[in-house]
Amino acid sequence: MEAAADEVVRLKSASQAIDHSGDELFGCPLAQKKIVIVGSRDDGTTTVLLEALHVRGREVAVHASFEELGHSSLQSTGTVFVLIGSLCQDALYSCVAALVSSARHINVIPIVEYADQEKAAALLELGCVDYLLSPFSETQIDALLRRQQHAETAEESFVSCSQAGRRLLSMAQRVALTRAPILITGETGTGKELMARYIHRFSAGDEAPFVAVNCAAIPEQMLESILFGHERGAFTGAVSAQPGKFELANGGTLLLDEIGELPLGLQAKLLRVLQEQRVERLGGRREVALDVRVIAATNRDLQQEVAQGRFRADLMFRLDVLPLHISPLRERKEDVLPLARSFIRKYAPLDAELELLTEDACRALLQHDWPGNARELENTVQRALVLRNGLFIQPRDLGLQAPAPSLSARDEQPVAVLGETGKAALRASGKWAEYQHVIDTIRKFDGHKAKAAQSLGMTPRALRYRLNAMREQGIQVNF
Ligand SMILES: Nc1ncnc2c1ncn2[C@@H]1O[C@H](COP(=O)(O)OP(=O)(O)OP(=O)(O)O)[C@@H](O)[C@H]1O
Repeated sequence: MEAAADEVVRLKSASQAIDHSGDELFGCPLAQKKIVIVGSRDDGTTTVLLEALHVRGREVAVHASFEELGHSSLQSTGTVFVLIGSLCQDALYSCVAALVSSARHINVIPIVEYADQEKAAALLELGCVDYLLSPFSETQIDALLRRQQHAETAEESFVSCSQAGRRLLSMAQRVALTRAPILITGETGTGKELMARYIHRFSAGDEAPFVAVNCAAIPEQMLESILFGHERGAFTGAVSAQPGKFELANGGTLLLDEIGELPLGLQAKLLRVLQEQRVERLGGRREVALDVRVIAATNRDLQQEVAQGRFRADLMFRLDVLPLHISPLRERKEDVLPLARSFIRKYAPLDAELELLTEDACRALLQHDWPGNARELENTVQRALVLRNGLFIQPRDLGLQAPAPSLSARDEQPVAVLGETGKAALRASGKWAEYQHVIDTIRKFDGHKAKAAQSLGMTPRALRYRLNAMREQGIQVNF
């Protein structure tokens, strides 16, 4: 106890020392920040962690105690893994609290004994950005590093864990490298605008302008001047000259959302601007040269619109050079839980690293068809965070039906061989419901894996890999 109290005092002095330098690292991407491991344990945890971080190319320093963690090393540090096994609980809280509150730029990640995982919640409340349960595997370290990176870019990151989603992202990264127009199609709420922002950031970076126009939301008579700009006196009420959205997006990206709603008359003008890469304001005589990446988005079938005479074929061909289709959420169920968790991180950042979704909630989310796609899921999660009774989210908080009895209740449990600790670990990692869903789906199709894979939004090969991974984790899968 005395040693622990001593540790607190030493930590306090170390953290006071860095107090005034705390903000220097604000804004430095976490992925590039150095990692410091403080303390050590003789159960091999330190070595495993150190090796895993080295293998992942992270710069790591190890300090035996908080005392060593002085001013200079903290200045160049972004993440501190604290190995806290040697401290008693009270001392642990004091240490972490002092470190968190005095060095805001540091991401403190305590390593908590598996048996102590309830305490992890309290540590998060103190301001730790994450925690690692010991013993841990390399997969958990990967997940943790990913979570950190994700948290940083959460605002505009495009969550995609399903095969369809990953394919889409890699396509998007490739098309982002060109300057040709991109047409993003997909049902409402699938993330078309988010994808456009992703492509913009990927190709032009944060500095260049990103301008979005919703062609359906602007009255037809105003749309022309909003898109192309006007000179003073160009029409009644044009009291001053205004640049259009094309000019405002020069050097960056212009998103023409709901392009299917663009009136036919303006379609001809848009085609001309795209072909010539120049724009002339209404009432103007001077043309402005453009360097704008145009992304059009629609939830309509443009070919059908062309067939019905509502959309110009030549404009469609011009826009459709690089098509990207975002499939509806019901066809990429693997994205549902990662998306739900990303929305929890967005709306309840303080609780975010806990698995707030109960197993029933996960299964209810997976069983729902999400006609409103990611937007409906986002609204549902946001509402559930407000309505929940207590910390965890239940199906009723989501406004969803409690799921049908799980396979485990109907049949012999596929995870029976795991034992209680293994099951708890699976639950904690949030994988339990996903695995259950895979098994339920295969059962639903009477063991027909190709059909199950299609329903799960993955290829039969990916399903085979998934089942192998489940077997490796000790789950009895007899398909
Ligand atoms: N893959 C994703 N990852 C994270 N958030 C997403 C994802 N897809 C959609 N969202 C979120 O869902 C909401 C709706 O997305 P967005 O507005 O981009 O959809 P949209 O397809 O453009 O919709 P609409 O057709 O109605 O204009 C946004 O808040 C967006 O951030």
